[in-house]
Amino acid sequence: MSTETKCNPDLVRERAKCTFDVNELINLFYGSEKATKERRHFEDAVLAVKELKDAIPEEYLSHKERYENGVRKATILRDVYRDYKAKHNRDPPPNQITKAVIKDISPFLLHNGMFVPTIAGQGTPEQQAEWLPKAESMQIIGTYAQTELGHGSFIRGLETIATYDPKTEEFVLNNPTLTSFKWWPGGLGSTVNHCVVVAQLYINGKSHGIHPFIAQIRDLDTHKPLPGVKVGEIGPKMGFQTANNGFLGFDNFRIPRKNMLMKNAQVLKDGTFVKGINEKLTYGTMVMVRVGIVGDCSFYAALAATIAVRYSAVRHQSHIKASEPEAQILDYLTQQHKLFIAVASSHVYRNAYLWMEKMYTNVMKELSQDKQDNLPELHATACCLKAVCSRDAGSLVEECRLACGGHGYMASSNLPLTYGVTIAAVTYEGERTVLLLQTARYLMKAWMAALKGKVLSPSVSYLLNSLKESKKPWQNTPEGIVKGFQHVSFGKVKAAYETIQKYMKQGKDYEDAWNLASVQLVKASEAHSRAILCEVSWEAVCSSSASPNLSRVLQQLAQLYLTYWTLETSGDLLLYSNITKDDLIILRDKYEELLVAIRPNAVGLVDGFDLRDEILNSTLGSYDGRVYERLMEEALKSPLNQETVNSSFHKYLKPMMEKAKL
Ligand SMILES: CCCCC/C=C\C/C=C\C/C=C\C/C=C\C/C=C\CC/C=C/C(=O)SCCNC(=O)CCNC(=O)[C@H](O)C(C)(C)COP(=O)(O)OP(=O)(O)OC[C@H]1O[C@@H](n2cnc3c(N)ncnc32)[C@H](O)[C@@H]1OP(=O)(O)O
Ligand SMILES: Cc1cc2nc3c(=O)[nH]c(=O)nc-3n(C[C@H](O)[C@H](O)[C@H](O)COP(=O)(O)OP(=O)(O)OC[C@H]3O[C@@H](n4cnc5c(N)ncnc54)[C@H](O)[C@@H]3O)c2cc1C
Repeated sequence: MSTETKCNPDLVRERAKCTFDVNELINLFYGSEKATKERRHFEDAVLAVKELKDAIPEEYLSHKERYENGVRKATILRDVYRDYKAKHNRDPPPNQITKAVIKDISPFLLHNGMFVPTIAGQGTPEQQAEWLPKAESMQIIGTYAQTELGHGSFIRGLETIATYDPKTEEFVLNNPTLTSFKWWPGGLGSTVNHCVVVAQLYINGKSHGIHPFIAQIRDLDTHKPLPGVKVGEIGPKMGFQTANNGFLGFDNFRIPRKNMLMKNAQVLKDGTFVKGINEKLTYGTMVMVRVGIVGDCSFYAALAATIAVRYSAVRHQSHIKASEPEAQILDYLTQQHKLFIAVASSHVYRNAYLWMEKMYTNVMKELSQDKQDNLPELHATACCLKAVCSRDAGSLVEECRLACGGHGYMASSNLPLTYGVTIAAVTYEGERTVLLLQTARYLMKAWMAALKGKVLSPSVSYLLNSLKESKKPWQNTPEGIVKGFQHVSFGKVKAAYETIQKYMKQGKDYEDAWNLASVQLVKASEAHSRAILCEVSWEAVCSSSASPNLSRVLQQLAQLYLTYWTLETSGDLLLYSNITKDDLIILRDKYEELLVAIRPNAVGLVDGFDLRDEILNSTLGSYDGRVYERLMEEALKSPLNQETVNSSFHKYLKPMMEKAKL
């Protein structure tokens, strides 16, 4: 980090006001002092590589140049990772330095994030031995090709076909229609030579559902598409410009039998199909990534909050009191209302991610012992938390951008690009509504079990308690608010269930009744997610090992999250819990007190995310707060400022002006 000496004086004053040890917060957020040290050390190593620095901002490059620059930097970054591993005999620590290097999304994201994990999770030991060393060492580069032009959400409807030919012991891949073309996979456009293709398996004319296959699609030397492969890039998008998303179609393309990933289901040489213990295990990589996305949401909220809070400490505009100098915009309570929820939410998502990671690891261990009982709970929880955190994080990033006024609209603030990347997660890895409806299926089953007095899984056991406790008075404490959100979820689950029953009594079948109740079902899932987020985050701060000074501030942040959402969803609470109008007025006052209490620590709190300037990549958010100098420095990099008079003057403007004289 930069030294305090060159800092904007407002930021120096803000840091002097902080009531806790920022380094303690950093170490707590990232796990330990050792983890912080190792992460920073790795970030230093990456940033020391001169070739990774961009000569001009990415925004001035063409689509093609941006991609090529992305690949160039991704390969250098890959070398740094390899060298680190060779030197330390372990992978680099979790870090976000790719953001400082690629700025947007790495063309290798899908290789590391889904291709390698799918081989590891869906391959037999022999298949892992064949492909993992090559993939991990980047001798082959892959992606995860599932979504098609016609189907993304409903994967049982995928149209890519893999027909087994027992004579040659091969699968024949075909994309018989335009809608069957793979569409979206990252890296597919021009980067990868392999992919996991998810396709419908046919043996002797019989369908056996969707399965993952490994296909080499480009020649390893020439990189030309192999015969029978049609592949290309899908073009510019709202974000993800360097992710290199692509399309792919096969025409009688043959792959050997061993290329079907067969950890779960198998096809024997003679074409016998051996079913796996649970066909949903084929969806395993998606579950893992959904968990990871909750962690990503914490990062994006932290990034946007750091930029907007630092900027708001430096920016002065108007007066709170006419007799005083222009105020720091951070002193306006409305600004605090916009920003502190982003700081608080980043902590909430982080705690939710750590909680989900534990659940994921436990279920994976159980699955390795053929125990599947907790898989439905993992799937349902990963679905709703991914859906709610990604949408909330997108809204928070946008609110931070708006909170920076006109300068937030500048690409150099890095807030527009961050919004584009964050909001994509609402759609990818399972569209929000579709995932919330998956959780709703689970909630309906849990509700039916609750009605029968059965024991419920831990994440939904509050439904049983709420059933018993519905008469208890509201308590205006964090624990009381957590219970309140559980009551809301309980009420919405019950209402959705009863709505389904009502339609069925009217003669509708279950599917139609489900569709008619689905707005309520989605809302029940959202309420369930909110109850989990509130409970998990409050428990995390209460059990944290932080010093009293830090603990006080973390509790304020967690209470801010609880109170913010109480006020945002007060209608639901009035409907489904025993909260009163008076309680809401007390909580409104409490919320304002929390904003005021957090205010002196605002800059310390975002410093506590420890996101260095290169990762923030923002004129507005740097540690030293030299906002105006950086805005001007960046503007001067515009190619239009590299010449005093642009040729368009002579070509168009001057002739127009002269014509106007005639
Ligand atoms: C050591 C711990 C590590 C933890 C992880 C930590 C870190 C992770 C590391 C990295 C990740 C981090 C960041 C991300 C990195 C990279 C990725 C970044 C960008 C990715 C770019 C985007 C990629 C993609 O988008 S890939 C394509 C994704 N596509 C989808 O998500 C499609 C969504 N659709 C579906 O999943 C399914 O179609 C459906 C909606 C679930 C429906 O399926 P269907 O078969 O029709 O089922 P149903 O009939 O509805 O239900 C039947 C039954 O099955 C249950 N079910 C469904 N899915 C699952 C599942 N996955 N697991 C278990 N059970 C499942 C369902 O509930 C139902 O049950 P029921 O009958 O009892 O009710
Ligand atoms: C940036 C980005 C990167 C991606 N990367 C990859 C990748 O690497 N590999 C890959 O395979 N895919 C990738 N995808 C594709 C992504 O997984 C799909 O776009 C996503 O799963 C949503 O599917 P869809 O596009 O078919 O949406 P649709 O399902 O067509 O959704 C459109 C609308 O229909 C609604 N809808 C659909 N079904 C239902 C239902 N059953 N009930 C109620 N409403 C419904 C949705 O809620 C939504 O409002 C990527 C997508 C993006 C945006």
